[in-house]
Amino acid sequence: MVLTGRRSGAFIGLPHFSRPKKIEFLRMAESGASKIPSKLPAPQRKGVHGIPRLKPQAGPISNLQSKRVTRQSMSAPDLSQIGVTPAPTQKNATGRIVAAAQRSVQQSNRKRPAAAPTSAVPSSKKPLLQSDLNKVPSKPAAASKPAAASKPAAASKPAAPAGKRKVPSWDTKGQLEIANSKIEKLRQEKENLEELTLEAQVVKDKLDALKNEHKVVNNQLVEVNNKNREFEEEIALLKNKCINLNSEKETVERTLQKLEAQYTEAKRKIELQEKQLENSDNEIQQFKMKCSQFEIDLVDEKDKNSELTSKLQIAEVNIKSLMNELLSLQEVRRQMHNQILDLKGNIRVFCRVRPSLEKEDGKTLAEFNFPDESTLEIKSSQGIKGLQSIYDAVDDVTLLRSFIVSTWLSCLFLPLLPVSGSAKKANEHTFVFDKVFSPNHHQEDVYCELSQLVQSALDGYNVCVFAYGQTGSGKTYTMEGGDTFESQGMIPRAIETIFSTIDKQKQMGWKFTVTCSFLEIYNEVIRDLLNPKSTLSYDIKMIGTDDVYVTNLKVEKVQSAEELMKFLAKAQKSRFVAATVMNHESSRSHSIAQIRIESSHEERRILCQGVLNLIDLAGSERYNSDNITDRRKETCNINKSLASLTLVILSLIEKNAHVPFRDSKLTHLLMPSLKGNSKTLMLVNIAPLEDCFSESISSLKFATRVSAVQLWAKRQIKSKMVAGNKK
Ligand SMILES: Nc1ncnc2c1ncn2[C@@H]1O[C@H](COP(=O)(O)OP(=O)(O)OP(=O)(O)O)[C@@H](O)[C@H]1O
Repeated sequence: MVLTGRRSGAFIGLPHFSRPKKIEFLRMAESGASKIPSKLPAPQRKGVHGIPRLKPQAGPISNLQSKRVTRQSMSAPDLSQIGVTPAPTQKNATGRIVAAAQRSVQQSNRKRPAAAPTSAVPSSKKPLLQSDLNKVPSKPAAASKPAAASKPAAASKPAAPAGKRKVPSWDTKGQLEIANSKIEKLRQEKENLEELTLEAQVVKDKLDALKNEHKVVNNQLVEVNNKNREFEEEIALLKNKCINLNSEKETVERTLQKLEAQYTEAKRKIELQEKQLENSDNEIQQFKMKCSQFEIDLVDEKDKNSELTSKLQIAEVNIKSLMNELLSLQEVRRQMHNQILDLKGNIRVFCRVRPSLEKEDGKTLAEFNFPDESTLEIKSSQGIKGLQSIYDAVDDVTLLRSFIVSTWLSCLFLPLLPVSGSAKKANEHTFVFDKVFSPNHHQEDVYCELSQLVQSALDGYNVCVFAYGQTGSGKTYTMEGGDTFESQGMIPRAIETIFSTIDKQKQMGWKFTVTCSFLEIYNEVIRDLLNPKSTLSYDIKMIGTDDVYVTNLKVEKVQSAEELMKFLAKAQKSRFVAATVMNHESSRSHSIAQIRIESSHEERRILCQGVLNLIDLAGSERYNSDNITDRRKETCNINKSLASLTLVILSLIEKNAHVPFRDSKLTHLLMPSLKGNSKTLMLVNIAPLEDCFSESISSLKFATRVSAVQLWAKRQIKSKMVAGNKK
């Protein structure tokens, strides 16, 4: 086969043949690659915009110069005529020719795979590289070789290169042929040049297009790079987010676990509460049933209530009238109580024999008998010694008493003065009093009798309770008592009675004001026991003709028993004590606790004022020349004031015109409580010792004298009443 086509298909890889040659060429291509000239162009791949992409490797397709095939030289109808179907994407003739050529080459390659190994990759899917563009040669040197190679095939024809054959000058025909062939050659070269120019133009255009495309692609690449960077940043962000989300996820999972635990716990609680609710529901049901029952009952109760209200109103009216009646009755009771006390006597005498003490174990005791609650029998085995025996020997005691009282001897001997008595023998005596308490009697027993006088004080009377007796006979114990409830004395018990009675009477409209003061008279000097360190002077002053007060004395207003007890405790601590033969803690003064009670009833227009004097007298002590000077003076003063008290009482009993109240501080201070409608209780205390026998007899005889007169008066009234009743 001789390729003599005028134009080479360097660009598309097909030589420019005449029609029969083309057909022949294609048949050859179909029949086998071996028959195709080795410099045939490899199938072209399509590039951007239908521009065939040049393969990077050198091959026939890149040999533009050597191929004489142009795009215009082989049209689509030509290809169809030779059985080549143009590629559907080829829009112009060149494209179609290229596609046909590609297909034919591909077919041949399939038969010879080694011939074009790169053609298997579809050109359209391969990216266009800059290197491809660079490798587009305008006229590669290798491309000229196939053209040269085709020449030998043509050399078999007579048109061999003229330069190599020498034509004689005479051979005009030969020279003409040479000239013609040269002309032909020149013409062909000219054509080739023109074609190459055109192709160069086309290539240039395409290069421009490719450059543009390259720019676009570059831009796209930049964009892609930018996007890539963005994507990378985004990926980094997303990775961070992912890490955060993971930690969040872990946190959420932990929270979830906690919540699940809480949920389980809550569920358990809910179940429990549901059970409780169920129980509550049952209870509510029961409660509702009860409520409905209650409602029914309530209606009944309302009816009853209205009935009761009307009854209550009637009762209130009745209570009011009863209250008035009660108050009237109280008034009657008050009068009757005091009448009874009057009948018993305004001056009453109690006698109390104390028990022997542990410290007195082994000492001889006098003999005591208590035939009834008013009688005391006392007997001494040794008899009475000294003065007492003289008194007992003298029949006219009154004469002796008058003599002693009128002289200074009274301060020494008056307490020992016998006034009366039923002395059978010198060592055996019987005494009768309002009440006699044996050593077996308790504080409560004594107070039971005394409490009537406390009631009198609350009713508005002046009351005096004296504890009288020899030192160590039990006066302070009787009045103040011990620390236990059972051993509480008359003063604390009286305080309790006063305030409990006040509380009851307040409910009936009574109002009370209670004040207290505590003082002692020592050696005829007054001391304020609520202000013991005071250096103020305390004098007794008269209020009108009946009442007295002590200057500078502290008078405390009290609201309760507790408050008053505190003042009492303070006063007890402040008392002057000293050791005596009989009592190592002997009270050497007269102590007076004064409680004033003011009561008023507005409705009934009543105002009362009562005074309760609770007096613990200093112990009488026999004058003894062995006494030291201070104690001698003390004893003398005690005995003198006791003698004054005796005289006052005797004067009151005998209703003398003059009562010597002012002879001592004690009688002066007690004046309002000793005269008038006042009530006095003398509590004579006796020590049980044989050694005290003489002192005991002396105290008992004094008390008997007071009691005897009063008893007589009481009897008189009693008998009058009986006589009146008989009438
Ligand atoms: N009834 C009694 N029961 C038990 N002990 C008593 C009783 N009476 C008195 N005592 C005790 O006897 C002792 C002397 O009593 P207390 O101090 O009361 O005598 P007093 O008469 O007040 O003496 P003074 O006049 O010297 O002060 C005290 O230890 C007291 O506790």
